[in-house]
Amino acid sequence: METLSHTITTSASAKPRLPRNDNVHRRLLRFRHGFSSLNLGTLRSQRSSSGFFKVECSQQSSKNCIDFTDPDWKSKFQQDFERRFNIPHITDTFPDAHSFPSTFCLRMRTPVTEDFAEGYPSDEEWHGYINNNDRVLLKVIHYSSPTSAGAECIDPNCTWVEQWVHRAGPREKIYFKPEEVKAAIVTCGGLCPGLNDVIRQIVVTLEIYGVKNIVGIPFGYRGFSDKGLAEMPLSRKVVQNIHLSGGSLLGVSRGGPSVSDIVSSMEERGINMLFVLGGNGTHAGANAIHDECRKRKLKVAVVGVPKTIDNDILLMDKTFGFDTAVEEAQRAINSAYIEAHSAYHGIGVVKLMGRSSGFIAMQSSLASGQVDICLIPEVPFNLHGPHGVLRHLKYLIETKGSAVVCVAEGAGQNLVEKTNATDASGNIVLGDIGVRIQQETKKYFKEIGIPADVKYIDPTYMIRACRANASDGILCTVLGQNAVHGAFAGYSGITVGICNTHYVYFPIPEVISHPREVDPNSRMWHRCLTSTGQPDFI
Ligand SMILES: Nc1ncnc2c1ncn2[C@@H]1O[C@H](COP(=O)(O)OP(=O)(O)OP(=O)(O)O)[C@@H](O)[C@H]1O
Ligand SMILES: O=P(O)(O)OC[C@H]1O[C@](O)(CO)[C@@H](O)[C@@H]1O
Ligand SMILES: [Mg+2]
Repeated sequence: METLSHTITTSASAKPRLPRNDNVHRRLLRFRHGFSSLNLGTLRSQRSSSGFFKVECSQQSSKNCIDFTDPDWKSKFQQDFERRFNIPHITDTFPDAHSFPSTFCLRMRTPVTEDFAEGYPSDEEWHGYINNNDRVLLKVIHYSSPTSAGAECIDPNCTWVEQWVHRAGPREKIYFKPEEVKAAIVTCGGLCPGLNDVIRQIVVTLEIYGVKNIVGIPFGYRGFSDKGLAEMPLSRKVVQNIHLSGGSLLGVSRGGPSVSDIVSSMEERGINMLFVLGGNGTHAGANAIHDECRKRKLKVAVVGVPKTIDNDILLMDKTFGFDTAVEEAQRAINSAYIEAHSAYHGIGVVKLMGRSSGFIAMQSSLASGQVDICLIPEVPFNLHGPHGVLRHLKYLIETKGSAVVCVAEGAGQNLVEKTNATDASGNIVLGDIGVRIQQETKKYFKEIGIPADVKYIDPTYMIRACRANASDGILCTVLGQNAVHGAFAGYSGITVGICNTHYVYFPIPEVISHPREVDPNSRMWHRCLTSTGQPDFI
């Protein structure tokens, strides 16, 4: 298994640019068939008009389509899965790369009388290493039928297929000598609670391995090219208390230099370990940097740590910062509730982040228990008409006197004017659905002659500029440590994640093939609907 995992490479490679907000087709399919997509980004089963199942393959795996009439489809699927989820290793490019016994040891001897200037001696008899062949089960539910709520099936019968991914953690053998490492950390995209916690933990863990040369790249990928931006030397002393505040010690940015320029800059600076904290875009960049390093035959480890309050990275339980953002959003929702509840015919509208995924809006609505209508990008809705949101608001005002709407920023983009603008990274600048709902609600109630007091709250940046809560703090700590373990173990082009409460390494392309979305057929969305009591708005 070990040899296999080091010699086979993933076929999926980062595309020059990821399609932005282009999930409409997938959403429509999901709606029409009431059948959850595989979440694997490769195969999709659908019932054709003749009633038989056919197989559709995405571009990524078109060479590896699986025919479910083939009696061996399951083993073929598993082989394909193992190949895709293999994590790239330094030895793929440098078959003769030497490994060394790990310098990471947990059981240090406390100095009593001696002066241990070179660090504490360790107990060499004891170690807490992960075996390279350890695996974590990606999916843990056996759905007995494709009609089961939230079912994620591979074939029409929803056959149980084990899907294993690589377990994260320190390895016994390492592929970098700590004294030869120059490690760099970069934070890109928007802010996210916990960035400082991850930076801190990466630095602390690198030092435990014995790395002395650690730097921060200022203001995202831009820091690789802007001459005025100097590297920031990092040490345990520098990062000791940074997790006590939100933001990023290093600063963030969107846009920036080309991948080729980034790698040239890394070569000039002698960086051979790069830790990249960011979302989909940042990871596409990280994977392209990894590919470019391989092309140039550079012995470099590039490891990502997924950062997004939107929680839109595939396959993992959640991304760091999401929990904190949901917690912070409670304050806005509660204010909207108090305002609405205290006013005569009060309606509170809260807009939360979530460019293409409604996780923050859904979880915040669930957590608060104060939301009557939750609107997310994955579920189309009408504002007007007999089944529209406004008609339901009228019903709520008549029956309970007040109402709270929680809307994700990417929801109902068909109802707002297109901005035709993109940000520095190429992300579409969305129209303001919150303002639209506020305006249309005021207009509607005026037209029907019912007084309504509409209050709009947009806590957008407040929910991501805060420091991480305790649960995110722990997640950040573990992810940061595992990022360093992965790099020292010789892996590159990987990212770290939590999967069914266990920590794993994924090959980057598998987690960013498209943004993760709320499945309207999932139990969680059903629970949200149960909690709000909202009808369909179509
Ligand atoms: N396909 C790509 N290839 C290479 N680099 C990319 C790609 N997409 C984005 N980037 C770079 O990654 C960085 C961050 O991208 P982006 O602004 O989209 O944020 P993100 O990582 O998706 O995080 P967020 O969740 O905050 O949007 C930018 O510097 C951008 O230039
Ligand atoms: O205004 P900025 O910094 O570009 O960030 C806004 C975006 O960041 C995100 O939170 C992703 O990090 C999106 O939900 C949002 O659209
Ligand atoms: Mg993004």
